Amino acid sequence: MAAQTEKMAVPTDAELLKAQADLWRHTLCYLTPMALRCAVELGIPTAIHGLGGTASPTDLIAALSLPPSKLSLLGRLLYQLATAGVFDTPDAGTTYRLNPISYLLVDGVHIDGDACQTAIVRVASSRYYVEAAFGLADWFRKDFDGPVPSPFEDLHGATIFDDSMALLDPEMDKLVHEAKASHNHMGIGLVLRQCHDLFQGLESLTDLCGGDGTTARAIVRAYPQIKCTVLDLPKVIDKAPTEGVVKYVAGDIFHVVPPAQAVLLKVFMNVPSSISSHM
Ligand SMILES: C[S@@+](CC[C@H](N)C(=O)[O-])C[C@H]1O[C@@H](n2cnc3c(N)ncnc32)[C@H](O)[C@@H]1O
Repeated sequence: MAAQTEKMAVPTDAELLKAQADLWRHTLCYLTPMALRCAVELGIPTAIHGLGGTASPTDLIAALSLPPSKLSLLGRLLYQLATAGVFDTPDAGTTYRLNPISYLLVDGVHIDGDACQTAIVRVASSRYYVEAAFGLADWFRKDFDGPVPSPFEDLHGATIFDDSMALLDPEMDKLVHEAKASHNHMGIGLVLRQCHDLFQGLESLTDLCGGDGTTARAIVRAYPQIKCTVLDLPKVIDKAPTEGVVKYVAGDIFHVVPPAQAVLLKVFMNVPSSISSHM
């Protein structure tokens, strides 16, 4: 029997006004990541840092050698980003101050290593992702024989963290690996300090798709009693350091999972659609 559907009541005027405002907000919110990308490309966080941590739009026009005719528009960009929480503006648009988010976008910022996260912003807002998102409706309409590729793979014929990306665009592939490295540099040290109870009492751990073992080595340094195994594809394990701190196993996660008390799965995206549809 067909499910009983409840008829939707006509929205009130107040609801419609709010809905219209929300619709504008949802439609235009893509401008925030684009403004963030623009700030990274112009080097605004690094320039504010160089100016002592606080700067006015006029200071930035001079520091970045931008045309003075762009002063008010730069002010709008900064205000948009302050509204999104990327900068603080203690005086409502007169000056802009670095906060923890923009601090992570300063070139050379050091936390447990080079922790600057600009590569992540550049990758995530790159034309590869934006174009794939642009074609989402076409991708939904399209039927595929066999496994369904992601919109990214369908459009570009490549997958990030894969040799196919290096063949398609070596520069982009380099940036993707920089993004992964910068995530690792600041990621695991902070997690170990903030969540130290998480690993307490653990004797063995397998880091699935653990790459070159950066995360596993940091865990063993903090908790020497944990026997850590890293599983990754042979092409990655072949290049992993052989320092004896962690054990490396070459294999495919969908065929082998080295046994341990716990497994770690961090930043793994290549889940075949046949599996992800059951996740
Ligand atoms: C984004 S990297 C993340 C690496 C690491 N976990 C980290 O957080 O830096 C994804 C890793 O998954 C690995 N990988 C992809 N498919 C895999 C598979 N089927 N079996 C094992 N590893 C795989 C890749 O080689 C790559 O090292």
